[in-house]
Amino acid sequence: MAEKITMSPDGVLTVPDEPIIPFIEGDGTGVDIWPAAKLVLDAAANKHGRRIEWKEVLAGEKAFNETGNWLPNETIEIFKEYLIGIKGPLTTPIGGGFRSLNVALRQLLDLYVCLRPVRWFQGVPSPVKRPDLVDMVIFRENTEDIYAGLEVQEGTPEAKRLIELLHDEFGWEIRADSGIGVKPVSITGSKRLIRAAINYARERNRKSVTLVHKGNIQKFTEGAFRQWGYELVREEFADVAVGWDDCGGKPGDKILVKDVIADITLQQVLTRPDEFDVIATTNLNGDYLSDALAAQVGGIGIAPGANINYVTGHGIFEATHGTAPKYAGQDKVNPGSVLLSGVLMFEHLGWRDAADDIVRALEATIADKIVTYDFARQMEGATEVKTSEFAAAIVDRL
Ligand SMILES: NC(=O)C1=CN([C@@H]2O[C@H](COP(=O)(O)OP(=O)(O)OC[C@H]3O[C@@H](n4cnc5c(N)ncnc54)[C@H](OP(=O)(O)O)[C@@H]3O)[C@@H](O)[C@H]2O)C=CC1
Ligand SMILES: O=C(O)CCC(=O)C(=O)O
Ligand SMILES: [Mg+2]
Repeated sequence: MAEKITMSPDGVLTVPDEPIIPFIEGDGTGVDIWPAAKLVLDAAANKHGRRIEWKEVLAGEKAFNETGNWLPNETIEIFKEYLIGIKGPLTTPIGGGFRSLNVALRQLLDLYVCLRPVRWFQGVPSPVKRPDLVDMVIFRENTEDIYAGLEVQEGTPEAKRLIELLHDEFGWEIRADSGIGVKPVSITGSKRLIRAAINYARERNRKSVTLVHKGNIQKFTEGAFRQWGYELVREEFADVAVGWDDCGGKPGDKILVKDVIADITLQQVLTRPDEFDVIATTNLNGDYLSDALAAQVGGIGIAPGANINYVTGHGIFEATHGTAPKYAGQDKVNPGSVLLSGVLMFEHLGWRDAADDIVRALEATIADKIVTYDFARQMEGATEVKTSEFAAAIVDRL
């Protein structure tokens, strides 16, 4: 009988062989990639004597059409109750309209880590010479920074009041025709994110954690993130990790915690990828970095992710990419990102066997040059298949 995943008081997930897992299908290409990913996830779970009872929850256009609400309370309550879920992408309007539902889910469940591993899978086409050197894991702060949604629109009474207040109280000169956004970065938010990154590095024998920030310009937000990171190493991880300045870049057998400014990071991840391992960064930097890095290992069609709160045990797994609306309903795009997000979820649940099987079957499919359009356009002699056919080919190779 299907049961809930629970967490014990000492923070360990208890995962039944037949867990109930809520999912959001997603807008746009969600209708294509979710069923394809589900086919493979079910087949891999079944192979190892397990069965997932999927529980659909609504968000986005489907929720609005059925309930008049873009993100029904019931969806949040179900994610809270069942701990672990997975979702397809959700549309966010640009420049106005409702705020991001993706960000709202992260904030409402306090999913403070956005975990995005970036590695190359054998055979995947890449624009760089040595994609095999790319093996990075991004820990992106997921609840604050400019994603907190603290903005006032140009020309509104609120903007006028804020500009006057900042002038009168702080002496700040801001043009009268400005919109204003606030960027909060806290000790709490930064340290819990960096703590999770160092713990991850420790558990998986990773060599370094790089703090990526724009601290030369934004001193008390990005610069403080860097400073709090080094403080945390001294306060909590002195036995296993050491900051660059405290060891002159020679960490011995400890994890090296170092930092790089965000703009040059975007060059160095391309020119010397082997110097980057685990990366801990603020929200906006992490958003940019994850799409840029995905390009090195085959593109956004194969870029998985997870939003996790390691304290409460809540996690929602999701692709790095968005709804790709121009391809919606065409059975065309790569289901790899949401599928590999499912693989991350299996690993998180302790289902390593099923996770490894999917990765092997995915690599075997790509080795046979059976791929979706995004890989086919970069490969010689490939057979381009539909989303659903790609998933079926993976299942055949499980
Ligand atoms: N977590 C979430 O739910 C996210 C939601 N969004 C939202 O998605 C919407 C669209 O955003 P947009 O900026 O266009 O970014 P998208 O990631 O949706 O699409 C950009 C491009 O990426 C490629 N791509 C995306 N998905 C796939 C896939 N599965 N397989 C292969 N290639 C893929 C396509 O490239 P090509 O044209 O080269 O074929 C596509 O045109 C926005 O509303 C945005 O806010 C964005 C990011 C995350
Ligand atoms: O919420 C959105 O629409 C975009 C979010 C995004 O790009 C991301 O989290 O990577
Ligand atoms: Mg993004």
